[in-house]
Amino acid sequence: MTQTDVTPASGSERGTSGPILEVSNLTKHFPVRSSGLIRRTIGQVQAVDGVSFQVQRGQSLGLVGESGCGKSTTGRLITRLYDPTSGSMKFDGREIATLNNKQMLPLRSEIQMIFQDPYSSLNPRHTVGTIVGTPLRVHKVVPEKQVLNRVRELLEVVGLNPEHYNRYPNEFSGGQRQRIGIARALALQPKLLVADEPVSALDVSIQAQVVNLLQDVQKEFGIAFLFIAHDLAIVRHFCPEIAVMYLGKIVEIGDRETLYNRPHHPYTQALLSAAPDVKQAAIGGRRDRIRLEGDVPSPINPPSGCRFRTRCWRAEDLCAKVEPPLLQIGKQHKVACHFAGEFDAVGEKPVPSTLAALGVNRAGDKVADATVDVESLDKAGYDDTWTDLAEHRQASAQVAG
Ligand SMILES: Nc1ncnc2c1ncn2[C@@H]1O[C@H](COP(=O)(O)OP(=O)(O)OP(=O)(O)O)[C@@H](O)[C@H]1O
Repeated sequence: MTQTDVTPASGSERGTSGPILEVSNLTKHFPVRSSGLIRRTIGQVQAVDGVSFQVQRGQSLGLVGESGCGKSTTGRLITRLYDPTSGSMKFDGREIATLNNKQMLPLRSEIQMIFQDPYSSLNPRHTVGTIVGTPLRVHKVVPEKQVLNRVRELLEVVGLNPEHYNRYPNEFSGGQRQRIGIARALALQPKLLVADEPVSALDVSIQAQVVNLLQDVQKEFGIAFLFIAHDLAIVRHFCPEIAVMYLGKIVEIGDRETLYNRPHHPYTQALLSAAPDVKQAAIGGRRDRIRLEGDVPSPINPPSGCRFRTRCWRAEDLCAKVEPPLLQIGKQHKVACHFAGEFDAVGEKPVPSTLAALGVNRAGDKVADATVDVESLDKAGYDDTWTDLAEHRQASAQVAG
């Protein structure tokens, strides 16, 4: 575990400035054990393997990717339902990666989670009043006499009849149950909400209503969101910034406009080509569909170098040998691909754009006396200066050999 600081940050960092959440090099490996009497550890599921990102106050970051890429594990690490294997998570300027349960307790009210399945996440034996009122009681937010009133208010905020507090979850539809989950999450007035596929289990006709509710809630209470989804279309409406995950890593992160209009990573391009595009449909066309070959490799034994290379049409030897860094290539845009920026160089032999930054040649071998600032390549957030791809390609061309 990295060295961490459990004392509250200084006033300038806490409260009003800086990101509400800063995640750096976060890793979660689950042990794989042998069967039999003596259950030895025989491998590790590399569910999350060194992700870095920031969530700004009152803003939302979308986290997308196929099933199994580590989105939920990331959400559960941030809410500390899981302990990280390594890495740092700063919430409101304070390191939370190493806090124990007792130290985490006061912060639990500030980071809440909305779960995917509104059927299994609500206790069927408890009334709505108990479900929404319990966090108020546990954290002693209001005196006992006022709990019921507060529950009624919260039900009203999420568009439910406040008089239904004594009903049970099975008396509600899926969309209504998710509203109960949202009311419960709002009870403690969190600063950050981790919404793990909050509408995936709902009918398409209901999804938009719940997303609209979340949007209203965000505006009204200024809550920051980490919005986890496999559906790029939903994230597009909710999040001004989006991170794309593949096999435990972030492969591209950036502002919505750049990511949707000029995605650089082949995986983002493939995901987008599979998503319905209303604008494109309106002008009578659609994006060319990119069909990815093969299955997602096992996170127990991921491919060397770039994890996407086994399914990538652009991959060459370099990709197997050297992992591409998450390189900042625009004001608010980072991408982890040796061939970033080459998507429109049709017919030309592409030159990798990362060689100069990594100090390697095209065969992936270290170049003598190259200076590489590896730490800056793993940083959360964006720098004021970034890699100009055209310039870098020229520099890379010189080391490409
Ligand atoms: N408790 C656990 N023990 C062992 N492996 C786990 C555990 N939780 C998740 N994994 C594995 O970690 C990887 C990432 O899982 P995760 O649920 O985070 O992915 P996801 O992108 O959220 O997928 P989904 O959308 O299906 O939930 C998967 O290979 C999964 O099997």
